[in-house]
Amino acid sequence: FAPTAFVPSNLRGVAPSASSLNMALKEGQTPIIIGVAADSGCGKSTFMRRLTNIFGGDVVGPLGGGFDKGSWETNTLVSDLTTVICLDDYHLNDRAGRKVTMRTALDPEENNFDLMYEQVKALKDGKTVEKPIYNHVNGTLDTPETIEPTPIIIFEGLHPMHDKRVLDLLDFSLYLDISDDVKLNWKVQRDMEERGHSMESILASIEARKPDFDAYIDPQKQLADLIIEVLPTRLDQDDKKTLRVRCIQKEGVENFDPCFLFDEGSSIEWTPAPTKLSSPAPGIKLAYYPEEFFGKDAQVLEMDGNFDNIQELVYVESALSNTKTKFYGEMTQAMLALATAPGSNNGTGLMQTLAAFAIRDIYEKKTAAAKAKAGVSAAAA
Ligand SMILES: Nc1ncnc2c1ncn2[C@@H]1O[C@H](COP(=O)(O)OP(=O)(O)OP(=O)(O)O)[C@@H](O)[C@H]1O
Ligand SMILES: O=C(CO)[C@H](O)[C@H](O)COP(=O)(O)O
Repeated sequence: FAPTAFVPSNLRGVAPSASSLNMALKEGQTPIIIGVAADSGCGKSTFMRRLTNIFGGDVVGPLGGGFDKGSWETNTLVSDLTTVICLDDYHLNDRAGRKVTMRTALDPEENNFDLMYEQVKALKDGKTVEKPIYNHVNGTLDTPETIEPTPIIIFEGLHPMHDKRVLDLLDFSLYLDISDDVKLNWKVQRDMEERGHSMESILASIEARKPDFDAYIDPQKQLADLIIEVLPTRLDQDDKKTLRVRCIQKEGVENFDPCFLFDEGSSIEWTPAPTKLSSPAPGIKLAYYPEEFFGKDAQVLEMDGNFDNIQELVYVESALSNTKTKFYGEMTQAMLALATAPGSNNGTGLMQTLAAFAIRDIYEKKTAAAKAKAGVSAAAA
């Protein structure tokens, strides 16, 4: 092993072109369905940007800036290959209705799981659906929009794994597990600094949601195939900003081989050479180890700390295996492509990028298997 800190020339390329990825849904092709669960403000939209960036293709929508749900037209993002559907669209009542029921949107009673199941199933069967829209600007349920299936459909939101019928339709599931302290920091940054909310109102909103979050959202992490856990650093206990990020990868998941550092099955702690991966105080450390996660075997890849220069990540990339990249440097290139997105200098961006490559790999494996099956049937006919 001889890690290098140079940036290969192929790093200056762009994300795979649409045509290299087998674009539109072909006759008889089954879309793959991905579930991404997390509380509000936990980085789902940022993750979706990393994911759609890796899949490439032309983004057809959001039909009005739906990434941060600041749009009243749609919460749905569409590219040639992917559709990202926000599960808030399946809220049963509008905001005024929830004032009457006195339930939060996190309560399953406030979500229409029958319709969610029906529509996930229809899309998986290659059918078009008329999906409701929850308008976050006005708090109303707006006129439904037509969603046509694309090869990859991502359901992101509060409850993609809550209903067993929906869970069973997912080809892969992820949970973004943001610890309370970090969640508060992110909320303050967005809602106080960017949206002008007061600290009191942010704390009150977190407190009000907490019982339902604990009861209905958090338990989904036990079911997820991949969990990205974001915690405060362990490198300096007084540092409240630096993050430790653990990517918990379940074993035995169909079409998914966990990414590992240096040597599969080992337990490793690695402090990269500062000359090859420079970092601000309190430094940077990686780790890889097995873990039992809610009774299931998992492999954990961890990064604690920030790095100064995304290009130097190629040094880390050379130490990783099973990244599902197509060429050396592709992971670093994907990070560079979204250099200004939150988490681009730490493990949140890195683990989200690795998760996106894993999803691309699952999609390609499923597509290849379906093609092979169709070929066999055609030959037998
Ligand atoms: N990796 C990160 N590092 C630092 N801050 C982050 C990170 N990811 C997200 N944030 C912060 O959290 C805020 C919410 O992120 P994002 O909009 O991606 O979350 P979300 O889950 O889609 O939220 P919502 O469901 O409320 O729309 C961002 O504005 C940003 O300030
Ligand atoms: O947890 C949430 C998911 O994003 C929102 O709070 C929920 O969708 C209700 O939205 P709003 O507060 O805009 O009425």
